[in-house]
Amino acid sequence: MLRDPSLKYRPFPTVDLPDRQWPSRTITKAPRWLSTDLRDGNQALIDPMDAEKKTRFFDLLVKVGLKEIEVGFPSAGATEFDFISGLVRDGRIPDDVAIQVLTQSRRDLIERSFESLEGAKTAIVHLYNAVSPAWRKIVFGMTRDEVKTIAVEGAKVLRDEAAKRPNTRWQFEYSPETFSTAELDFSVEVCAAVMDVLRPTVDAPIILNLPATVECATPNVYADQIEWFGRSIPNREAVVISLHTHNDRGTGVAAAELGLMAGADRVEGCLLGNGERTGNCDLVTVALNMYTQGTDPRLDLSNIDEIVKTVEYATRIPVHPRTPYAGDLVFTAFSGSHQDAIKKGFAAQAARNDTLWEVPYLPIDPADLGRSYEAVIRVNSQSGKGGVAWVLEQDKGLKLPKRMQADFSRHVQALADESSRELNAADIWGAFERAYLPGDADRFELRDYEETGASGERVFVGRVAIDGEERSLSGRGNGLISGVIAALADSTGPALDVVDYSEHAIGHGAGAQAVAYLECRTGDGRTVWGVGIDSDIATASVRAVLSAANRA
Ligand SMILES: CC(=O)SCCNC(=O)CCNC(=O)[C@H](O)C(C)(C)COP(=O)(O)OP(=O)(O)OC[C@H]1O[C@@H](n2cnc3c(N)ncnc32)[C@H](O)[C@@H]1OP(=O)(O)O
Ligand SMILES: CC(C)C(=O)C(=O)O
Repeated sequence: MLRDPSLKYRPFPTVDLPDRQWPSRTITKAPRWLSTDLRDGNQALIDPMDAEKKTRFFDLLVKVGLKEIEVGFPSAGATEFDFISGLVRDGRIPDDVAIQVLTQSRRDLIERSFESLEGAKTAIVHLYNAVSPAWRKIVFGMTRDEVKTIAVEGAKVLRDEAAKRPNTRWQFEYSPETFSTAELDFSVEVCAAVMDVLRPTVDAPIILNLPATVECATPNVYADQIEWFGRSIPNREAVVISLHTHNDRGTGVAAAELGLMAGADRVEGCLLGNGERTGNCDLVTVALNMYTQGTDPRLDLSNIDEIVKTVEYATRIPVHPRTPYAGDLVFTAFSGSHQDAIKKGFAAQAARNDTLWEVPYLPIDPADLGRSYEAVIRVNSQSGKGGVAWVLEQDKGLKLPKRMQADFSRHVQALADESSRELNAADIWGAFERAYLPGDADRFELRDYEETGASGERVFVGRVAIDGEERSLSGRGNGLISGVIAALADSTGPALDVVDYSEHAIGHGAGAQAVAYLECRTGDGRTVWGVGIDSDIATASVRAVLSAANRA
């Protein structure tokens, strides 16, 4: 890298628009969406999609609710042409969906593009040519006027080819490619010249698509450019302003959002941001950003995993686990304080019982995207007691008392540090069993027992193996638990003071079990926890006492 990058690069010029309006606007309704997955997305792949992959992707786009779908570049070759003409011929295009095709502004390519659409009920033909200085100079070697002529001549072919096929409802789209790096007045001049040929009306508007072909500036500059263009283009009511952002600086989504605030009507992009180089604007993110502000994006993204699966299959590019809304890890917290807040958030949500979503660290309800809550909290050495307790509750239905969560968390932390890996639900349950449930190293093991007594006094009479030798014990107390504690204390067992006791059912119906949690203080002032699980709640509490005695 250069120590002085200014020798090689220049700051991007800003737009002179002191009375810009977009910063104080918000997005309050869904735009028209166009998916260019099968065109911009496809042309950027190592292995472009074959007809089977394109068909599967097309069906997904229809299912998601896209009403405008750029299906390819028909003049690129037979694969593209046959797929597009096949879609039309086989009647795969729903009546409320318009397919779109892209063509360079060259007569033979435009004619071929129209041929691919023969018989379509409705279609959008998208014409483009680059207009910015570098492309004029380097790619075309042409003046401004000559570049404008490319667009105008192409538009004439569009007009004439459409006129030959009156049974199709044609719409036209023109992209001054490289718009964001071109002089604004020149883009307006070229677009206006194209409009002079195609004569759009309010009822049959032209789509003027304004690409950030290569993203070269902060998104506010793009928004200024869009607002400037919208104010300057003649016959604005007959124009649909469309955005087509790329992500070279990592702000393709932000640019599209600010572009909408700046007055655009339509957004082009790809599901999950595939596309040339760093990708196109990610339509899923823009739509769900809208959704989380309470605006219906009019796209159905309720099965995000199906979307990911199909996109990965068709593009052969894995979706990054941190991809907004869709990545594998985006609703997962490993860290203790995040887990604690999420757990409390779910509890508060359930207690409030209204529809408003307010769960810390989760900007959207994963269930809205078809995701379960299972993966919301996962445990490793960065986790805390709340996260561990959550996993145990989700997996085994155990709701540990707060102070016991801290006790158990120490066992899990030791295991996580020792293993240096994520702990799954089975690991956590194993740690719980070792910490509190009967095991080989235990001194006291319950064989059977009876409970007798009347008028406020309970008597525990039981057979308990102590250090492997079966003994008959009995003890009295004002309840069963104190009876068991008394029985143990009389026979070499520890002296235990009960500090806290709680119990709850696990599951419902015939298979339901009960769990008892007991917090005790030992004679030497330590706190020990005991847990008992049994189909009978009284037996669970007896087991909990023995569990505490074993830990004492
Ligand atoms: C920003 C975008 O994503 S635009 C879409 C890009 N997508 C694609 O290119 C995928 C499909 N493309 C193709 O299959 C081929 O490029 C084709 C069929 C379109 C053209 O192929 P070829 O005729 O071999 O030309 P090639 O691809 O090399 O294109 C370069 C020529 O097109 C000219 N050209 C480029 N864009 C345009 C345009 N929009 N209008 C008119 N001419 C153009 C260039 O100036 C160059 O002309 P030259 O050969 O006289 O110097
Ligand atoms: C053809 C245009 C819209 C394009 O893909 C781009 O500029 O990125």
